[in-house]
Amino acid sequence: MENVEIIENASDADIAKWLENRLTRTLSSRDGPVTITVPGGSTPFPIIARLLEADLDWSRLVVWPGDDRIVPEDHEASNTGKLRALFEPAGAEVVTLTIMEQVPHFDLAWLGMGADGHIASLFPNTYPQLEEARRIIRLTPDPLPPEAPFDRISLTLPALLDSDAIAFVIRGEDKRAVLDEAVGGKNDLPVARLLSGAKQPVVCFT
Ligand SMILES: O=C(O)[C@H](O)[C@@H](O)[C@H](O)[C@H](O)COP(=O)(O)O
Repeated sequence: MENVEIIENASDADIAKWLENRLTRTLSSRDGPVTITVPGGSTPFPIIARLLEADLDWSRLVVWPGDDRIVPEDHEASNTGKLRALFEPAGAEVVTLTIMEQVPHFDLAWLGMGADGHIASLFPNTYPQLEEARRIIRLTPDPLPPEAPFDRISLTLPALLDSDAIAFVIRGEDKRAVLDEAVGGKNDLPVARLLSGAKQPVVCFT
């Protein structure tokens, strides 16, 4: 896949600088809001904390969680709660995912990946489709991930693909092997399905 670039051994600071540069370019290219979707889990939050040290017009940033666990925002498992605590003090808007939301085009779709090849909350047993008509879905992972055993709400493949660029942060040898298989078309996991539909640049920080 010639549109996929892998950047190895990227530190949180390297990734935050890449994000800062990309947001700076987008903010200076036009007026109005800049809209991105960001992952949950654990990896992104230290990166976001570094990113927020940058001197950007955060009031123009609209942040969509790529997915969340169906828990109150003050629950330790809430992605949205963590994103709100980080971005809102800087002046950015954090959207609450509901199936009623009109999902916009994203200037950047930033994703993580599980060792099972899931992205957002699109787990392998959900068989996510590129032709999915819905942009946001609620689902019950099966099996429930032990680290976050909750029902989910998630953007779908078409929603994530409606973006100018895709960025992954995928760390660990086991996950790298899954990514390499997906890039090589050797598995049909959710990450592979997303990559198969991506025409935009995809950067994978490992
Ligand atoms: O709600 C979630 O858990 C995430 O959105 C999920 O898709 C995450 O990105 C991966 O599980 C990787 O998580 P880590 O990068 O923290 O391992």
